[in-house]
Amino acid sequence: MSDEKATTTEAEPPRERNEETAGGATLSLSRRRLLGTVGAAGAGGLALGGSGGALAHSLSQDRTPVTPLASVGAGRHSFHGTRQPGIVEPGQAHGHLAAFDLAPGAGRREASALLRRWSAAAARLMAGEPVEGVADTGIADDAGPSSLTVTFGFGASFFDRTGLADRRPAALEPLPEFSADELDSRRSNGDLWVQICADDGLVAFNALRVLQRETGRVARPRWQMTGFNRTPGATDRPRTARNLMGQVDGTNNPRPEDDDFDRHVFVPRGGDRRSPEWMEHGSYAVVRRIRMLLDEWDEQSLEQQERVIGRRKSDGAPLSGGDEHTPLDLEKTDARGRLLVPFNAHARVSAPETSGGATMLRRPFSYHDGFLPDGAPDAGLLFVAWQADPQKGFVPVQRKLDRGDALSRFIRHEASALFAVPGGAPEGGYVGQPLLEG
Ligand SMILES: C=CC1=C(C)c2cc3[nH]c(cc4nc(cc5[nH]c(cc1n2)c(C)c5CCC(=O)O)C(CCC(=O)O)=C4C)c(C)c3C=C
Ligand SMILES: [Fe+2]
Repeated sequence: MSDEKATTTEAEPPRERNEETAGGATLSLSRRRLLGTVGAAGAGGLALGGSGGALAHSLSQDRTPVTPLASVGAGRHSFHGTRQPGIVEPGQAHGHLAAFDLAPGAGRREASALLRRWSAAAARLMAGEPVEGVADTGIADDAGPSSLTVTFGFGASFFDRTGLADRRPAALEPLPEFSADELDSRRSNGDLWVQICADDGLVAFNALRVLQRETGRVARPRWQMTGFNRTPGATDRPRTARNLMGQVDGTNNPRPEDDDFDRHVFVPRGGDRRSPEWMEHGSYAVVRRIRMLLDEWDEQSLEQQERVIGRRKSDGAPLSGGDEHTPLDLEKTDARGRLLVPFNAHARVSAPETSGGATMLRRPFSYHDGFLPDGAPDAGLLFVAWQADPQKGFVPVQRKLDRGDALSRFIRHEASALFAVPGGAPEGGYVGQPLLEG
């Protein structure tokens, strides 16, 4: 297992348990437990008579962590560890990405205190425990941890604001401009970044709200984006997610069990040429808000859509044949000599084989923020890509896509950010401590 941090999930991994739920076994167990609980409450209510209201009141006051009925609520990851959570775990159903800027007058000392408060709050939230003090308003009180992960990162501007410019990693150099960029600066970049992911929408929102309240006067929200994915257990078996264009998206992601996964995704122990030691076991997150022109996309025939990606829409199999996980055959032609995976197909242009081995771990969310004035959905992909160095992951691939990707006609890059995500915090420590106190 490449993830060195302790990741605890009760009894069985949530997806396995959800799979069972769809098959019936766990469902009937859950129903029995549910009925049992309702029955007990009902009996208790009868016996308690008029005191039922008082009991409910005292329960809501003592904030005892709940034992969730279902596997979705029970999924739990650990905040503390060598690496931060939210990178290698299976993608959750709900996500919030938020950037904050330090307030005028706030510097290294205030940032350090904020990261300490944030880390302490994140550890409790991820354990399914309420956060002490005024920050936690109880939005998630009835739910378990629901596989919550909270991840913190630093933007390039953070280092200037805190007098730490000489400790900024070379790998955090600004992303180059791409010809297709239509970036909104107000929704790009930021001093601090928080990624919140959970399988329950209230748990995810509660974490966002707590962390926002914990900023006090030290930092202000810069931008925030909300995304979603398929809910675990919604499918007959664990399946790769689909995006809002209907494509199976994530098939050729590197896997934690691959020999070179750590090298591609995480900064090695001690750092490297472009990442200082305080970044060891950390990673770099490229965040892009990419709107999909869904009305134009939906007008394309199935064959046209499949040729844009180079894979079948139904199951994600390459157009060169096989099933979803068959490697693309980039040379294979049809009887007329036409490449089966077209020369500008997204899967061909983004493949490591055609980009000098450039590799990243994609962990995106879909988003839908209502409709634009012309009636088109304001929807697309909150693209989050993880790598040990953006110059060996996102940048070379996006340079190629920018020049010749058939998908470009149907998408717009609207916002962009790059964050240095340090290694995880040990018990009693906080994320970024080696930078801020080193
Ligand atoms: C610069 C990096 C990438 C951007 C930006 C990007 C946007 C984007 N991608 C899809 C849909 C699919 N992408 C797929 C594969 C794929 N995409 C990238 C990189 C970027 N995509 C890579 C590195 C890969 C893997 C290539 C490989 O190794 O074969 C696929 C195919 C299935 C899969 O492997 O995941 C789809 C589908 C959209 C819709 C999008 C912007 C909105
Ligand atoms: Fe892609």
